[in-house]
Amino acid sequence: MSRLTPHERVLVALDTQDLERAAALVSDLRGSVGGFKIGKEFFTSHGPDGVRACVGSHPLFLDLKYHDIPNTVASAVRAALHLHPQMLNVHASGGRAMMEAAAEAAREAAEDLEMDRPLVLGVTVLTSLDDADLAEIGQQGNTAEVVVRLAKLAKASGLDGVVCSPKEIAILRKACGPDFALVVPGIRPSWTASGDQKRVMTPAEAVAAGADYLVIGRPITGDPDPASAAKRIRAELEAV
Ligand SMILES: O=c1ccn([C@@H]2O[C@H](COP(=O)(O)O)[C@@H](O)[C@H]2O)c(=O)[nH]1
Repeated sequence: MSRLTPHERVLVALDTQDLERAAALVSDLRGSVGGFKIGKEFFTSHGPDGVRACVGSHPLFLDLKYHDIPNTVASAVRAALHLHPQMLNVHASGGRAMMEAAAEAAREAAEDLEMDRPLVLGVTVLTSLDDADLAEIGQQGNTAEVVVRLAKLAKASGLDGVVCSPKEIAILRKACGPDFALVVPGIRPSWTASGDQKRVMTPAEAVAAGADYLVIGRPITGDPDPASAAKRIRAELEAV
């Protein structure tokens, strides 16, 4: 990936049902972060029109984590491109045919809409899971092994990168190379609590390990002064 500036790396998760609050966060933060991530909570509440109203022309990561049969996922990806996202994602565990269909749909729709093709990412293992959780759902191998296996499959299926935890960045850089995008949630500055995230690192640790983009929600949006939290994170990244 081309070299990103500290502020371009940070994508803020707008996890809220409150449209006005999301719009206020965008207005507060737009100068100090690289873009905004819309996930299931906001999208289920406000749909595509809410996304347009709130995020406007700022870089958008549409984090809807599609996981369905190839035809359904391809159609959803085509529909998603009307929002002109910079990146979107599917679950890598949806399999090769599904990921190939998603990548092809993104290529075709971008051409039809005469826009830049978004990065299509595979979600590997959610950052809220650890080895014990994977064993419980019957996955073979520890988190690092499963993440590498899914990331290699995502790459072979034509995806541009993966969503992974910071703990797997170094191993994925070796396995998938320098140009494979690593988009990383599970980011916790030293002054914040982990909450439901189990595989975490600080922003500086994640970038030093080789992350491209950092997805950060509550450490910024839950701070009494979100703009100041974003600035503290940016300062931390400038020192890497
Ligand atoms: O493995 C994953 C995939 C996606 N997410 C999303 O990232 C943000 C993280 O928010 P925090 O408040 O910083 O924990 C959230 O929207 C998740 O849906 C993830 O955390 N882990």
